[in-house]
Amino acid sequence: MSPADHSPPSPSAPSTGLHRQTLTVEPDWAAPVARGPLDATVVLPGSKSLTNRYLVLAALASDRSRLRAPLRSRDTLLMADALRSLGVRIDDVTADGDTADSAVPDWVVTPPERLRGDVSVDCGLAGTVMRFLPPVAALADGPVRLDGDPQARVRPMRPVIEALRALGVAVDDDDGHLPLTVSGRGQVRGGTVTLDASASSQFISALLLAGARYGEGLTVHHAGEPVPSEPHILMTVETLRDAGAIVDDSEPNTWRVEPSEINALDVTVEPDLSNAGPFVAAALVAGGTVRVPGWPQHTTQAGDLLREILDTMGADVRLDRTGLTVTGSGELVGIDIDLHDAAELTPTVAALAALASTPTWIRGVAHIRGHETDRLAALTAELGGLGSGVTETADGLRISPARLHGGRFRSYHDHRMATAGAIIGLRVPGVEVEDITTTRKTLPDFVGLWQGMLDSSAQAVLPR
Ligand SMILES: O=C(O)C1=C[C@@H](OP(=O)(O)O)[C@@H](O)[C@H](O)C1
Ligand SMILES: C=C(OP(=O)(O)O)C(=O)O
Repeated sequence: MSPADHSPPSPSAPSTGLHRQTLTVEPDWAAPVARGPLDATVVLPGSKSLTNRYLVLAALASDRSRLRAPLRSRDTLLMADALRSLGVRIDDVTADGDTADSAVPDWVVTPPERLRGDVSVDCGLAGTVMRFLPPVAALADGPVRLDGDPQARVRPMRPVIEALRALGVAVDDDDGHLPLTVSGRGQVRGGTVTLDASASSQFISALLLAGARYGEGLTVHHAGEPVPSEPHILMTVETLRDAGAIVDDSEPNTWRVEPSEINALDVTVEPDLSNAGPFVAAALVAGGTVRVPGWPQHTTQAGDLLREILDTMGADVRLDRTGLTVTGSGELVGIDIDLHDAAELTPTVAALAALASTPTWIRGVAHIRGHETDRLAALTAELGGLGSGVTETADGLRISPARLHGGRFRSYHDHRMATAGAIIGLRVPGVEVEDITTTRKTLPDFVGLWQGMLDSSAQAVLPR
């Protein structure tokens, strides 16, 4: 992997403000109904999970990195800003050969000699920012204060806080939640920690990402109910290996990262497959075809499970070198599925299930009560509010076929709730989604992409 070349920052470098939480009250968004079968190609921006891992690794690396096609959404801009306040330089650089206007700029990341302390960081509502940064902050020269949106202050943080304390890092917290202050001392000795990561895989990813830079490296043991979202831990392990770190994940529930330098990265970020979910789901709901170029043939993204889910629910799903093609007839059936490994797909699958002709049972996702909102309660309330036969269980949802009607679909500051409302609205007239701009958490322009999908399909069927 070669260090990135150093082109001058592009004029588009200043922040877009996309990541500042808006305080204005937005009118509800009238979800468009599909007027016929779809025929669309949807180009999705980069993966949130990969972009934020690469940013952290690049910040800890021994040389300058280049991230090509990174996601620029609220969660990743917050990560970039947080790392900038720690002294990392992150410049927008247009991809070779492209003009500043046409290209999504790459990020060139220049790590500082030492991470700066005595700074404050806004985590927004981003799990990856609030969990990944404390172990990095422990390496800074002074205190790092972390806070976020009001809803962020109830998301679980205790396991990562206590793991840092066990490693000798002082952390001041609010009873296991944000706001918190990590007292960085410039270095961490490392060693072995045991934690319960049943509430989020992100606790383990967080410790591993910084662990290679701890004096003795880090061994992380999980003890408790099974860890959710395991593909995300594999993603962490693979990105660390891409950066030259030595990681042993051969034992269940134990991960060991050896102390080492982190090499500079030169990587192209894959499209975000979980964000692709509502778009490929649309082919099943409206009928017709949706194509997602660049869908990887091999990936650690949990969203790849969508291929199996959509196939089971009635779509024809084809993956080839150009990407993914999903074709539906407009008829869809329910599914019995344990989503423990791909929990972030729950809102999309639940929305599909509400439109299916046979029952669905989603299991294994109790921990999503600690996501952006309590997603099981929110989905029960909002799908139920549109007439769906939905019941909340201890660890999931049961959804029976029912005739849905229009109404308000609240989003709870949760991007995936908002997109679930959009999916239902494709078929059910009169669905009004509250706060559609909350989708900016992981997609800078959901409405534009969604409308573009419908408009290009309409053009495809209209006579010219
Ligand atoms: O590490 C990551 O990038 C993520 C891990 C998962 O979190 P949980 O383990 O809390 O489900 C996932 O749901 C989230 O969207 C992103
Ligand atoms: C759970 C999610 O996000 P976060 O990274 O904030 O945990 C999600 O995007 O579905």
